[in-house]
Amino acid sequence: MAPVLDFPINVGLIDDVQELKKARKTKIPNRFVRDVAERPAVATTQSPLSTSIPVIDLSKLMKGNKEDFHFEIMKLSASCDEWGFFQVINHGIDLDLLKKIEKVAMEFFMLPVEEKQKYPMAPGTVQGYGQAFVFSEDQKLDWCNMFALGLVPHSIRNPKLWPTNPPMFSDTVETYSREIRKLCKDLLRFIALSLGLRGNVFEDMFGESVQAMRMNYYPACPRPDLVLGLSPHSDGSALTVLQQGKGSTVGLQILKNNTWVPIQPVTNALVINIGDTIEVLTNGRYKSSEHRAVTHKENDRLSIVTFYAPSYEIEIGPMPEMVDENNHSKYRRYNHGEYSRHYVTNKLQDRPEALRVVQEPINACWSICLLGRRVYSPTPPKSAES
Ligand SMILES: COC(=O)C(/C=C/C1=C(C)CCCC1(C)C)=C/O[C@H]1C=C(C)C(=O)O1
Ligand SMILES: O=C(O)CCC(=O)C(=O)O
Ligand SMILES: [Fe+2]
Repeated sequence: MAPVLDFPINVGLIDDVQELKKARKTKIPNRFVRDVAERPAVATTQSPLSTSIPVIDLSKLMKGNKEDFHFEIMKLSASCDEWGFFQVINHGIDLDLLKKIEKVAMEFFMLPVEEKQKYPMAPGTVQGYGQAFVFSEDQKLDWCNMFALGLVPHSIRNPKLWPTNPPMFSDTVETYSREIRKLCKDLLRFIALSLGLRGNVFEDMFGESVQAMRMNYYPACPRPDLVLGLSPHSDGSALTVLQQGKGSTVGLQILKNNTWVPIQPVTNALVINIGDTIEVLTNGRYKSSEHRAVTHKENDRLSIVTFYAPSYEIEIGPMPEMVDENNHSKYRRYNHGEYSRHYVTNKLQDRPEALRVVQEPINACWSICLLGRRVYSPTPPKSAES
């Protein structure tokens, strides 16, 4: 599904951050300089707040004894309740494959800019090389170069955006995405069990799940205190799998109790986060946490992110098992394809907590539901009709 923008946009000139860095300019262009309230606090030493989110040992869930299994499931449930994030170790994915995907990603980002721009991310779309979610000339930009591809189903692929250089790029992406897909299916099974649900409940519902990948490259920035690597957002997926480049410095931050908590990378672990879809399905029990990325003065950073989501045809709403007289339905039902379209054609930043499930309407087909959350409604709210 290629998102179709039904309004004209002028995004102006989007500077390529790697080129800015090469030019060794010390002054950060204004479009990257955040308003004071948005600027990250930059720690000079390791931040005392820096935290390692709970670490789940997948081997204990896949083949552990009863006691290990039970312990790990409880840990998983607590991580999803408290953080909406966890890291997974002993995930069974060949560590060489993790190295290979990082290698081809870095080789791609290190190509001359003219070569990378052969695969442009057109304004208002999310696949290819560039910056996603930019819709106006005065929007602040992220200190990041992105390369994103739709992977499954095949119909969302744009073959013109698959690089031929580095030569191993496509093969490595195919192998990696197959392995990550298996991991997502396993994780969804354990997430269902952690809620006391049938293990297959999500997979049975999702149809042929949509899978997409985004590589984020954050060059070192001379003024990390002024810019953001990636604007605050929650993911629209069911699950997101994030691989942080080897030797990564802290970059990912999660908003917890109104404070940005830097997440300490764990070697060879994959970071998993709950996306908006699971939040809605679980009627808000497992929340999709707001997160962002910050940059570093000396070190660059790479992240490789997989979004795993239901098929576009699927209707999403709180599962009956998650609703009762004490937990009323907090979300309306909506179509995931509509939601995806809405997600990719709206700004990523500035999404207030109350609007997190779905952002401000373009076509006004969204209405406020219980608890002030805004979700898709096929009937436009009265105030938005005029
Ligand atoms: C830059 O892209 C994203 O941040 C992103 C987009 C993913 C997609 C593609 C690259 C190709 C077409 C499919 C899809 C929209 C999934 C984030 O993905 C989140 C947002 C939604 C919605 C989702 O399901 O995953
Ligand atoms: O690079 C990171 O740590 C965050 C990436 C992210 O949140 C995303 O791509 O959605
Ligand atoms: Fe994200």
